[in-house]
Amino acid sequence: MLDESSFSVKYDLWALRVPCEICKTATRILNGYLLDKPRVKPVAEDPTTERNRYMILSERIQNKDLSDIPEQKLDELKKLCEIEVVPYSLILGYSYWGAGHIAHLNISEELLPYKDVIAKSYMIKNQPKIKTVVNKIGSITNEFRVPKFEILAGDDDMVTEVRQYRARFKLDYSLVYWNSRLEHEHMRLVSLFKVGEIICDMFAGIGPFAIPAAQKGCLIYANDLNPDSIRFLKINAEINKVNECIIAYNMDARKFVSHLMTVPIHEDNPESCESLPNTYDECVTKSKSEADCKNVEVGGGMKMDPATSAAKRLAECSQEVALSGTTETGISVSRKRGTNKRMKGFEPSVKPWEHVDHVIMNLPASALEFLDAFKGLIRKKYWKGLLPWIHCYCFIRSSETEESIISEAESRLNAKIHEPVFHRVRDVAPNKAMYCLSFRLPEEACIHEEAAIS
Ligand SMILES: C[S@@+](CC[C@H](N)C(=O)[O-])C[C@H]1O[C@@H](n2cnc3c(N)ncnc32)[C@H](O)[C@@H]1O
Repeated sequence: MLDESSFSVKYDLWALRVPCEICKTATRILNGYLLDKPRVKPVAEDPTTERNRYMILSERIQNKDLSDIPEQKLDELKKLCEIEVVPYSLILGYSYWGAGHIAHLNISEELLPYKDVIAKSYMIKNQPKIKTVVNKIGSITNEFRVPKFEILAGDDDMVTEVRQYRARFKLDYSLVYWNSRLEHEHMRLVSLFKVGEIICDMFAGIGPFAIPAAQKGCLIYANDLNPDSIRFLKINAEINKVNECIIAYNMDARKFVSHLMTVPIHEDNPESCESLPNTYDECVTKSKSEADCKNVEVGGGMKMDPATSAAKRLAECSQEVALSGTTETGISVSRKRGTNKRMKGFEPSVKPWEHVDHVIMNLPASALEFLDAFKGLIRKKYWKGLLPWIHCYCFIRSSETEESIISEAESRLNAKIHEPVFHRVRDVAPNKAMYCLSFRLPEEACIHEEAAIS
């Protein structure tokens, strides 16, 4: 018989006892310092009264005096109510430790001798839902950020489907990056985007930012180096019926922004348009009718944007529809939707070298190093409206500070960042947390020299 009680884990935590009505504001203030566990809410009932709630603090907050939380946050809280700190015990039992149809375990070294028993118990407990139980081996070292797994029980089938809010994602867990713990962050960032905005996702994976942003009515240029991620991104765009709003690329992120935001030579010199070659490694567009822009590499180093050439053809059989919006910067993005089924698609009326609203850089281990990719890309003569917001993910270790991260970002950009905003995403290790650093791209970091002089 399986001893289910041996799976129980008890956490001795601290919680703040606060009046119900300030919960929402307190959650915002304590962002990054509250309990962060999948499927466990950090706000709990107070068993003694309906008027209060417990705000459960992260395991990192070990002292009752709250000295692990910045003073400025505590001061903000004190303005709302008196702070009462109470002990809080959280027990996660046997039923908690299973998820989805693939159960992913990270078995610690001392439990490795029991890995088969543990895997079997998962299968028994969660049948027929769980079909595969895997254990992560070693740390992630490859550039696609995909862990290595050993199959402990069940089928050797790593293709699965997950849901995040309104979106469905199909993926092969052995081939692409996926982390269910980022669900809140995906939604937080997308909630900042407005209908009709243009988004450039440099490290898009299988689309957890791109798909909900497209569902919201944004236009997304999404890129990933991993061909399997792009394959699933396309599948997911189809499944969620947003393939008209996502243009996917499979190349290095640095090359991608350069392709996307550099003014094409034929725009600068329209007479040379017909003879220009297409140098995209791969441009994956919405329909097979555009497949001729894939994998074309003709010498000469000159560029023609396949989105533009495809759009030219699309324009011939399309009509303007209501899919449009006005962005924060006043730039209006309208799309032409095809009336002909085979040629269904859209033509963005604003090109990515004319305007982009947000750039997402979710590769926390090294995204900061890619910030120099914008150098000299933007031509004032063509650009419309404000420069884009950059949302650059990074890790901050206990030996680092927000200031040291900003200074690294500024040195990559070779420009000063004004009004940076840090958002703590989650703890990834006892001394390491994931953050999102957001700021408006400074002019000095991206304006083409010729334009800066004029
Ligand atoms: C941390 S994952 C983030 C994926 C997705 N944005 C998400 O939130 O799930 C980083 C992604 O960057 C991709 N990647 C790594 N190096 C890259 C590069 N040089 N250029 C473009 N993509 C890269 C990986 O394949 C991976 O899918």
